[in-house]
Amino acid sequence: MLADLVAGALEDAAERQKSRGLDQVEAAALAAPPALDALSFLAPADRVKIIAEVKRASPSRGALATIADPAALAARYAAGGASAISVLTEQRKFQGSLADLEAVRAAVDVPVLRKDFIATDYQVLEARAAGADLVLLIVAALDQPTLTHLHALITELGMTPLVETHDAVEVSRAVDLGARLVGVNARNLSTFELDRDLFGRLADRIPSGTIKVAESAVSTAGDVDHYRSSGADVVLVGEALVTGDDPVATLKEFLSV
Ligand SMILES: O=P(O)(O)OC[C@@H](O)[C@@H](O)c1c[nH]c2ccccc12
Repeated sequence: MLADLVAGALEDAAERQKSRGLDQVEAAALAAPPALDALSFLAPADRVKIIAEVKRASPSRGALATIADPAALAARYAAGGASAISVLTEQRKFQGSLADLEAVRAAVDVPVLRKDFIATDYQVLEARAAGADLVLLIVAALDQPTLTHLHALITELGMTPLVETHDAVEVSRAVDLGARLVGVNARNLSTFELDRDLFGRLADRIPSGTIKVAESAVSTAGDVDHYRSSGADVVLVGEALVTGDDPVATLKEFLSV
């Protein structure tokens, strides 16, 4: 369940905070090289754009892939034409880490997203200190004051929030924030059910001028085409890339729709 994922991520962050305090992480965040302007990399274009994800496992699918070298995988994603790289940093169910994010950051010139269950300033500062350019905010996991606060903090640090939604109420909450980058996750993070048509049903509620991201459930180029024809500017793909033999070829195929 989403609440358990958030609680676990917060426990892990509290553990890290014992050895690296808030002040230290804040200093590292402020000293890091500036974030890339993710909005320009992801701006709507005459072709679909892809955020390619480094994902070892998930609570719904279990182990997906042995990724010994996340930096090498991310470099292949970039070579295949990915406009940004998503790195799962959640440890318990996704087997990720901030070390993965740091390694990816050093290997590519495109923006890097910290994909985790973010609910505190500490986690946002850690993301920036590790070199993240984008941070995921899951609307369903946060009350509106916290969402507003974290959205502002991410922006102040020069990063771009990717605001993830799963229903019409969440989309209006994202719009109220003034979010420039809004995602619709086909997977319900409480039941793990997939709905490939959800993006198409919600897309019209996202104002023009906002970059629209369709997240999850892409296994074929036909799925990318489906999202694109429903109005997606960007598609976020994980499993299909980590489980296939040739991510460069898969990305090229997906980008040609
Ligand atoms: O592996 P998929 O179905 O291509 O999905 C990727 C990505 O959308 C998914 O990992 C994801 C979307 N939102 C999340 C929030 C937390 C963890 C993971 C996710």
